[in-house]
Amino acid sequence: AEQAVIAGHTRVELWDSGVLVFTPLHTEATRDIVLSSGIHGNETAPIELCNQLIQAIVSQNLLLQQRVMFIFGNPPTINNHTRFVSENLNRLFNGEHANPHVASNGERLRAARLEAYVERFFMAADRQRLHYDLHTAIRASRHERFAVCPYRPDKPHLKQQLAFLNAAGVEAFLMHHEPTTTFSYASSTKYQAEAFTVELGKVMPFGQNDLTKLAAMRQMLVVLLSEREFPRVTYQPDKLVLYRVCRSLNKHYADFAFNFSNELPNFTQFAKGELLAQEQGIAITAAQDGEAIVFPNAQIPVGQRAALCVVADPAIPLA
Ligand SMILES: O=C(O)CCC(=O)N[C@@H](CCC(=O)O)C(=O)O
Ligand SMILES: [Zn+2]
Repeated sequence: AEQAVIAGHTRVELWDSGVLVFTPLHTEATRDIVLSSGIHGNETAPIELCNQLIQAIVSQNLLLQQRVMFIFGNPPTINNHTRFVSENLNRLFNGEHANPHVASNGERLRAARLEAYVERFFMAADRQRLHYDLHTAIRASRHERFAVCPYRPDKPHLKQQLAFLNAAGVEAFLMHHEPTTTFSYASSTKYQAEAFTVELGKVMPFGQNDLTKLAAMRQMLVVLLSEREFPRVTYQPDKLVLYRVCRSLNKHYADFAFNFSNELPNFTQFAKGELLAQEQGIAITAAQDGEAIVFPNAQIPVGQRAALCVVADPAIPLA
C-alpha cells in the first residue's frame, strides 16, 4: 500500500480507493476504530464529516492516540450522487457478496474487499474494536439522529456506547431483532466490535449539509481518536429513546405500496389496525398501538426489507 508519515508521529496508508488507515507511532493504541461513510454515495454529510477529521489529522490539529480506518464505501456512487449502481452495498456484508445464486457486480466486489480490509485492520491486534457506519436517511425523522444496533442475542448493548453516541447528538436507538447483511452487523458478529449504523439526518447533496448540526458528533469523535481513555460520559436514560424492532416488512410482490406519503417522518407512530401498506390487495396493518415505521422504501427489489416496524421499549436490557 502507498504510505507516508506525518511529521514523524502518524503513519498513513492508502489500502485502496477510499480506504485510509492512520496509525500513531509513539503511543500504544488502546482501540481500533473504523469510521465508514458513503456506503450509499448520496448520503454526503458523513463523507464531509470524515473529510474534516482527516484534514484535522493531516494538518496536525488532531493528534491521534488510536488507530483509525476511514472507509469511503462506494466511490462510484459518491461521484454519481446515487444510493447504488447495481445494488445496495449495505445488504451484501457478512458473506452475502459471495452468494452463488447472484451474479457479481461492482458492489459485490467492493463488499468483499471492504470485509477483507476490516478483517486485516481488526485482526492486527486484540484491542477494543469500534465501528461507526455513518449514514443519512432518505426521509426526515422524529429523531433527527439515531443509531441502529445490530442483533446480538448473547450480549446486551453497552450503556457506555449509548451514552457516547447520545453525547454526540444521537437521540434514539433501534435494536435489531435478527441478523442482517449490513456492514455494522458484520463487524459486530465477526469481530465482536461495538458496531452501529448511525443516521446523521436527512440526505442532502454535497455542500448543502448543515454541519453545525454535527458539531457534537465531530467533537466526540475527536475525543475518541485523540484520548487514551474511552470518553467518560454518563448514561442518561431520560435523554434518549430505546426502540426494539418488532418486525421487518418485506416486499413479496412488485405492487407493494405504502399507504402514507414520502413526507411522513421515520418513527411516526400508528394505532393498532391502521393501514400501513398493501400488496396483492392484501392489507398490512399496525399490529399494536404505538407501532412506528422506520426506513420505509417501496422502491426496492422483491424479497428485500421495505420497512422496519419498531416500538419504544425502555426496558431493553443494557450492560
Ligand atoms: O432512509 C432509508 O430508508 C435508508 C437509510 C439507510 O441507509 N439505512 C441503513 C440502515 C442499516 C441497518 O439496518 O443497520 C440501510 O438501509 O442500509
Ligand atoms: Zn445509508
